[in-house]
Order: sequence, then structure tokens, then C-alpha cells
Amino acid sequence: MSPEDVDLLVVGGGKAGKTLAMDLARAGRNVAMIERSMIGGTCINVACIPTKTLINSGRVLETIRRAAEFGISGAEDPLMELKLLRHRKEDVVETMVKGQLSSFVGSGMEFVLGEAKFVAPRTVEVTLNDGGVRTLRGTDVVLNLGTEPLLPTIEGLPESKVQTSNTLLKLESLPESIIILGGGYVGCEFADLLNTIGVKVTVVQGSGQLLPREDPDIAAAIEQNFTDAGITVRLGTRAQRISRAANGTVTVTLFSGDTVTADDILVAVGRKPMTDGINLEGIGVELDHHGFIRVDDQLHTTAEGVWAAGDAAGTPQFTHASYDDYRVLKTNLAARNGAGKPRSTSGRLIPYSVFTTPELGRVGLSERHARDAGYKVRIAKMSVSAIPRARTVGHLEGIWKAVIDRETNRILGAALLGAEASEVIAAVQMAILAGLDYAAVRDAVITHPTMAEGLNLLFTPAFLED
Ligand SMILES: Cc1cc2nc3c(=O)[nH]c(=O)nc-3n(C[C@H](O)[C@H](O)[C@H](O)COP(=O)(O)OP(=O)(O)OC[C@H]3O[C@@H](n4cnc5c(N)ncnc54)[C@H](O)[C@@H]3O)c2cc1C
Ligand SMILES: NC(=O)c1ccc[n+]([C@@H]2O[C@H](COP(=O)([O-])OP(=O)(O)OC[C@H]3O[C@@H](n4cnc5c(N)ncnc54)[C@H](O)[C@@H]3O)[C@@H](O)[C@H]2O)c1
Repeated sequence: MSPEDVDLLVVGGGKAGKTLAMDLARAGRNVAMIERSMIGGTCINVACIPTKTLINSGRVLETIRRAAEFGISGAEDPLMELKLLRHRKEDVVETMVKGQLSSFVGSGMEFVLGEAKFVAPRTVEVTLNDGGVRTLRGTDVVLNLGTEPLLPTIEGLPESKVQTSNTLLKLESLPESIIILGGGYVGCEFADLLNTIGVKVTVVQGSGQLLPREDPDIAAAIEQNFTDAGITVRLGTRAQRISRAANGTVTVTLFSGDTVTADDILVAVGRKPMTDGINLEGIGVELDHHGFIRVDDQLHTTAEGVWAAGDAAGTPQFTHASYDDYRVLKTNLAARNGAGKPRSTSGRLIPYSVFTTPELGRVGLSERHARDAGYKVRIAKMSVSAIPRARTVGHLEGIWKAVIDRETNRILGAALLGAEASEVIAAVQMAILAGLDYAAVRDAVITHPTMAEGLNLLFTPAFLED
């Protein structure tokens, strides 16, 4: 069958790919995007959006539980209704999915639902979801294939019907207790949510701290919050064997020799790229030994005319990072055609937030990474309870920390653990991008009483080391 030719063929409808596809289609280019199942990609269907919707419900529940503290009576016994919780989450997701579909169609691209597999350079055969096969070839091809939960090799795991972040979102009833294997982003967010809605949680984390990328003091503060909230945290130990008994309970035997038993288990030990079985190597696209697509700093793969973006291309696994890959691709496709200069992915400042309660907002270097990189650092650190707004909203928990370069007085990074930290971190990011002296942030006039006002305090001598 001779292929249908398009200017741009996007394989996998993730954040970078779908945004590029819509942009170029609106500009009058002939664009096709192939997506096997999730209209709008992972983030909207099974990751950021549904989890943050549920986390918000958990926060509402927690606020109602504390109603009396805020002077409100009559809300003594709030009840979490899983069915209604799921309903709201599904409503949010479905509305966004519908919006995506109409944007795809409205952009003028051809949106093809089916499974793509490469059969020749820049050419895919698509097994259509509603039957039939099409073959498409792009002058340029963008791979935006995403990742899926990684199931590690642990004795008994395949037979134990473990939960992943995908399946957990579909549960019809809540277990009384759960073991969460992995204390990274997924593990921490679900541990906090499930504990809030009444599940007894044990986190088993392989490394010596939760969120190993963070400074030990920040990770310890999160661990303390977890422990105070009733979550059991087991650090520095891994699962040797998993078994599910006939009555459904799961027992994890740890390498330490201990066992942990619960009604269910969530495996959250990282994600693997969806690059298997689509014949990428057959068309000259090299993968690394974990299956991630090798790209250069302009997101070009090892095959001529084939580009890659997002999680599967080794970009930090955040939706906003994939979105920036879209900008890089758009610039570089134009530059290749003689318009403007190409853009590199190196040196990008990519913030992120972990939506535990309180949440962690992060940007730039941690103290450890700054010291390892040879910086002479000054640390600013304070308790969130010093911020007036924290008192008015009744969220005193958390610490804020910033890392400053002693030689230039510039802010190198920050870890803000506390209410609204995912919002405030953007202000620190702007200061870093602008190369501001920390004193400029200290002396900026910031609205009172906001959490952001804490940035005035953080850099005062009371909280800044000499
Ligand atoms: C539980 C959870 C919570 C998260 N929360 C956040 C958060 O709060 N904030 C944040 O920034 N990030 C979060 N992330 C990470 C974020 O979801 C990812 O970084 C982001 O979705 C990556 O998107 P992407 O562009 O790489 O592609 P994806 O959105 O993963 O899209 C890839 C698409 O390709 C399709 N595909 C794959 N192979 C084929 C094929 N052969 N044929 C056709 N289609 C194919 C897939 O179906 C998929 O839709 C979270 C992740 C998880 C798991
Ligand atoms: N808020 C957000 O932005 C957000 C939320 C969720 C996920 N994500 C993205 O999704 C990605 C995947 O998240 P994740 O939590 O699955 O992975 P992760 O890499 O963040 O954490 C996995 C953790 O599991 C531990 N681990 C590995 N093997 C283990 C074992 N056998 N037993 C016990 N512990 C083990 C590791 O030490 C690690 O800390 C993240 O990298 C992140 O970028 C982002």
C-alpha cells in the first residue's frame, strides 16, 4: 500500500506532540497525529489531572474535618463517598478530553485513533481502533510516546495483581490498608491522599529517604508530616517477595527479613517508556538501555527527519517539560527550514511540585547539588509558621529553604514545603530567570498577607546564615 504523505506525522498524542500538531495544522500544514487510546495523553487521562482532582477532594475533606477550629459547627462527621469522588474526577477528565478532541479537530489536523508501528523510514502502519489499517509517511516525524508504570522484577509480583497509578484510579472500593512500594512522586502523593481518605498506609522506600532527589532535611520534614498523619514509613528497604493470599491480603517480605501485610499494594517505583514493539530500532532510532529514545540537545533522534519529545525522550517527567519540548521542536523545525536559530534543551530551568499536603515547590539546585557543583552557598531557611498568612489559613506546617551563591548573591534554587508552595515557587523561578540578587526579592513589596510575602522574610538576617 503506498503511504499517505503528510508534512508532519506525530506518533503518540502527548503534551509536546499534540501542541505542535495543532500549531502547525492551524498554520496550514498537512498534519496527522496517531494516538492509540488516551485522547489528550497521559497527564489528562491517568496522571496529573485525575490525581490532583482527587487530592483536592482530600484537602476539602481535611478542611471540613477541621471546621470547628475555623469557627464552624455542624460539619462534625464528614463522609468521604468514593463513588462521588470518582464521579467528580471522571467529570473533570471527561470535560478536558472532550475539549481536547474539539481542539484537535478544530485545528485542522487529522487525528487518527489507532496503534502505530514503523514499517519504513518516517512511515507508520496504523491499526485503526475502529477497524482497518492506514499507512502514513511524514516529511518530519515527532515521537511523543510517553511512559507507563514500571513493574520491577520481584518474586511473586506477576501473580499478585498489584495496583499501579493507572488501576488505582479505577478502584470501586477502598482497601482498609495498603502498602505503597516506592516513596517517589507517585508514592508520596498517593500515600498522602489515601491516608487522608481513611486508608492505613505503609510506604516501603528503597533508598534512605523519601524523594531521593531532595535535600535530606526537606525529605525528613515530609517524612515527619507523614508519620504525624499516621502513615508508616519504612526507609532503606526493598521488597524481596510479594504474595497475595486467597482472602486477598498482600504480604511483602522485605530484604530486612520483616514482613508487611495489607489489603492491597500499589507499585510506584518509576515509569518505563512506551517504546517497545513499534520497531523504532528498525528505522534507525536508537534507544538507551532502559528503552528511552536517544536525542541530541535539539530533540533530533538518530534517524533523519525523526524527532522525539516528552518522557520517552528522556525529558524530565513533567507535563510542563514536555510542553517546553514542543517549543524547542517548533523552533528547530522552523530553523531547519531557514527561519531563525535552533534552540537547545540544555540549561533549562524546570520547576516541579509534589502535591502532598502541605505541598513541595521546587526549583533550581538543591543544597546538596549546589555544593556538589562546587558553589559556595548560603542557606536561607525558616519555618512556614513565621508567615502571617499561614496563621490566617491555619496551615503552619512546613519549611522554606533557599540556596544562594555566596559569590554573586544570586538564588540558585529553592525548596518550599508548605501551603500554596506550588504557586509561590513560580515567583522564585522568575527571580532566578532574571538573575536577581536575593536582596531584591527580600526588598520587593509583596502583598500582605499572602504566602508569597514569606519571600520577604526568608532572605532577612533572621533566617539567612552569615
Ligand atoms: C500519577 C501521576 C501523576 C503525575 N502528576 C504530574 C503533575 O502533577 N505534574 C506534572 O507536571 N507531571 C505529572 N506527572 C508526569 C506527567 O504525567 C508526564 O510527564 C506527562 O504526561 C508526559 O507526557 P508526554 O508528553 O511524554 O506523553 P504522554 O502524555 O504520556 O503521551 C504519550 C501518548 O502516546 C500514546 N502512544 C504510545 N505508543 C503509541 C503507539 N505505538 N501508537 C499510538 N499511540 C501511542 C499513548 O497512548 C499516550 O497517550 C504525573 C505522572 C503520573 C504517573
Ligand atoms: N507532581 C508531579 O509533578 C508528579 C507526580 C507524580 C509523578 N510524576 C512524575 O512521574 C515520574 C514517576 O514517578 P514515580 O514515583 O513512579 O517514580 P520516582 O522515580 O519518582 O520514584 C520511585 C521511587 O521508588 C524507589 N524504588 C525503586 N525501586 C524500589 C523497590 N524495589 N522497592 C522500594 N522502593 C523502590 C526509588 O528509590 C524511588 O525513590 C516521576 O519521575 C515524576 O517526574 C510527577
